[in-house]
Amino acid sequence: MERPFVEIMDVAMRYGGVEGTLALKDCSLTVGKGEFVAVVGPSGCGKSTLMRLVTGLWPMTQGNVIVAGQEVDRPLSSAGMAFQAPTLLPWRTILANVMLPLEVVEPHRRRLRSERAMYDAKARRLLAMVGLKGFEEKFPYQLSGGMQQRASLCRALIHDPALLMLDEPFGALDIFTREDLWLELQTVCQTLKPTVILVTHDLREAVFLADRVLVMSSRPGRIIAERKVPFPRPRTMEDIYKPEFQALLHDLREHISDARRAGATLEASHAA
Ligand SMILES: Nc1ncnc2c1ncn2[C@@H]1O[C@H](COP(=O)(O)OP(=O)(O)OP(=O)(O)O)[C@@H](O)[C@H]1O
Repeated sequence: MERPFVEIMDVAMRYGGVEGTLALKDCSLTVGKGEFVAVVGPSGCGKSTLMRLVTGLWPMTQGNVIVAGQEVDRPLSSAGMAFQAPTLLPWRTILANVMLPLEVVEPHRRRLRSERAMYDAKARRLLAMVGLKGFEEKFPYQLSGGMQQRASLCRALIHDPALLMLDEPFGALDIFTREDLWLELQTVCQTLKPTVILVTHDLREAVFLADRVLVMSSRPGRIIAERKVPFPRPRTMEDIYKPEFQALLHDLREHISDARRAGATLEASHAA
């Protein structure tokens, strides 16, 4: 059997020393190569913390994270990342923002000068794929929030990352823009086939996009349930209204409600 692309083994994470906040405990999961996994759970359960550990942005307190067979012990610049805020650099054009990872991540960094035209064409192709053709030379302030989020998705993908980490990437957007971007992300993933971990509060988003949905417990977070999403691709917005889709949403919602209740009971017993 092929080794998973991401292996998270018995990870614990405590912020602020021994008396600090225990965000994750006994957290284990694996993600196969090319698989799209969504992580959902109660607010504050440690989802973003998990993303920081997988990308090496924060050292863990205990456990191991292995990506592509390598232990993660420093920031993983090869991963593509997109967060809730698009974080585009205001002084760079959209095209220059999208090309930013190429200036950092090898082997692109070395090749960028001699193969600029090829990379430039690739950035333009990605921008066209998400409906931003014609906006390449604009600056971020000239684009709407949804357009900036599309650009930040292109920036996450420009260096062909084998791993794409998405932390609430569409959280700040209105529902129509969000749904448009689900379709675009689905197309991009079917074309480029990266391994994806998506953190989201939106269960519809999780089920629409993922091959598998993982549910986290209340803090300290660990994986308490997982559901495979059996619906064929490409998925359409109509699929969301089908009974099987709704049943899966309902099932996940129950798990999260249980986790929230268990978390509240635990907090009450600590307070007593
Ligand atoms: N830098 C930090 N220093 C101290 N505590 C932190 C830090 N970052 C997060 N925490 C705490 O760790 C816990 C988990 O936070 P995290 O942001 O990972 O949760 P989350 O599931 O992503 O939350 P949400 O669903 O609200 O976005 C929370 O109690 C939070 O207050």
